[in-house]
Amino acid sequence: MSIIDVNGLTCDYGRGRGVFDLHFTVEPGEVFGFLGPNASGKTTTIRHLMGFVKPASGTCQIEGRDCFESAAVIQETLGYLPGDISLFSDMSGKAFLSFMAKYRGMKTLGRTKELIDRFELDVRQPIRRMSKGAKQKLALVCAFMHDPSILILDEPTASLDLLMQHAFIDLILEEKKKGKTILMSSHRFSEVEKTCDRIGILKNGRLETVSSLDELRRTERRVYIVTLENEEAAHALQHENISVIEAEGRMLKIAVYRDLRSLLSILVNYPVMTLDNAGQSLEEIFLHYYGGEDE
Ligand SMILES: Nc1ncnc2c1ncn2[C@@H]1O[C@H](COP(=O)(O)OP(=O)(O)OP(=O)(O)O)[C@@H](O)[C@H]1O
Repeated sequence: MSIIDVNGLTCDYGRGRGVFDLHFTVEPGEVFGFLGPNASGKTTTIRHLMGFVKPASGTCQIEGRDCFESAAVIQETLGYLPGDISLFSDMSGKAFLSFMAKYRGMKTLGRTKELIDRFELDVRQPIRRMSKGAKQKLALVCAFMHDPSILILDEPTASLDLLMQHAFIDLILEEKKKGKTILMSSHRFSEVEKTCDRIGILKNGRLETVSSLDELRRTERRVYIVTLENEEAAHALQHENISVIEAEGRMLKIAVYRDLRSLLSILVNYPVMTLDNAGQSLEEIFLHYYGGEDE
């Protein structure tokens, strides 16, 4: 049985905003990255998984339980990091974590202390005086302190500096080794690349793709760099039926879908000096799905 099962989830806020007919699962022990540009529906999906909102249609289940109907039971054990961290501002970090430990019936605070040290968090300050980064660290400690087997993290590193982003990646890799199931939304490609087994890419409330990183890297779209003998030829080539990503002087960067033959049949008519496979970083592949470049 999948740990998280989203089946046809729809939440229509009007004017194309919301999420529409989402289908995906997260399997036991999997780290699933949920990616998408601003306003693509990541938080909306996560809020449904947390049972804060009833789906307009479709269902969300965690461990076979309906997320809305069984929200209280699910939230008891889950580790959750909200995107908008509004914590009890008059409490100190320490008082807040003690309150959460008590609420969760935790017997020991060893792991909480270890997380505080790991993220170099000063828990003596009142939350209202904490920097954005410190608040995010506090929320992270809170999400992981009870050693939950399932974690849902909404932009967990949005306010962390580089050093702490690395500390977070290390933590996720350790948790993964322990068999935890994690869904996290993120904007950071490098973080996703280092931690996630599969990713779902959202755009305008719709899932563009759900793939493993290997599948994404083997994407059917390849990028080639063509260098021509002169600028006139490069200019003329741009007007052919090809997908030009970038043009500079005698050089064109061209995206090819599936089959190179159609490009080659055009290139034979041009004074081509070199043809190189440009390779693609994961970031470029994501940007393609996000709808930039050649779309
Ligand atoms: N309660 C609401 N009422 C109306 N519209 C909403 C509501 N919540 C979210 N939206 C809209 O739905 C869309 C998706 O928002 P959501 O917060 O899920 O995106 P996101 O991918 O998490 O974005 P970001 O990366 O900016 O946090 C946005 O256009 C947002 O304005």
